[in-house]
Amino acid sequence: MTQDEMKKAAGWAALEYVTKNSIVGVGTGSTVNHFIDALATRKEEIKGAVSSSVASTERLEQIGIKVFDANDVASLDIYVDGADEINAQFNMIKGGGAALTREKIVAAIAEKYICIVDNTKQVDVLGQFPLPVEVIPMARSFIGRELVKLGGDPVYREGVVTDNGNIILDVYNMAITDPKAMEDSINALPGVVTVGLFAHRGADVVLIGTPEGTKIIEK
Ligand SMILES: O=C(CO)[C@H](O)[C@H](O)COP(=O)(O)O
Repeated sequence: MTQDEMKKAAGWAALEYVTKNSIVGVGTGSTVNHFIDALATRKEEIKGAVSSSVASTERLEQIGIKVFDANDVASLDIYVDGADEINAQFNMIKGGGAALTREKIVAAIAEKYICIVDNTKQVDVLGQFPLPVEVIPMARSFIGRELVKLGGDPVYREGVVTDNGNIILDVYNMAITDPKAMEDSINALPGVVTVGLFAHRGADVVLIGTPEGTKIIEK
């Protein structure tokens, strides 16, 4: 089974959590794109979606699913999104697709985060994948110096401007043994918009595409 086939299996398995007449929180990335394809088969039953990126909004609208502004909803039953890494405590690294800020907002609105991943995303310790940090452009050098003090090697993500007009620093060589503490440390830096550590708001259910089929793990 290829990695994309495992992503597809996880994405389609998430349909189980979609309820009638609901507004569904939708993340960003290639695994989520499979979920959006699956959601298309249920579009008459749901009210619509709240999206975490321009890319996902365009994809949802292309298949005829109404996209609501996050300000139009007080809560969401579920938020379905992928991850770049996820540990046994359901803490995640996200932001590989540069959508971490809006993803964190929509995840915060939702009751339940349904994480859809292939089995290559499971790790014991977060940090093999470079940690994305969304930064106000004027703070790029200052934040870079501060991230070095925290033990990382920050690299500017060339040519990328987020949906919010900011830049991304990817922090290499971090072994994040205390994700909540690291999330707090980086969040506290003036100029950081969002750090791609989802520890305070981790996943609630993980659907893992594997060669043997889709594994479901609930908190
Ligand atoms: O956080 C994200 C985007 O900002 C994505 O959910 C994450 O990068 C996983 O993407 P993919 O499903 O393509 O592997």
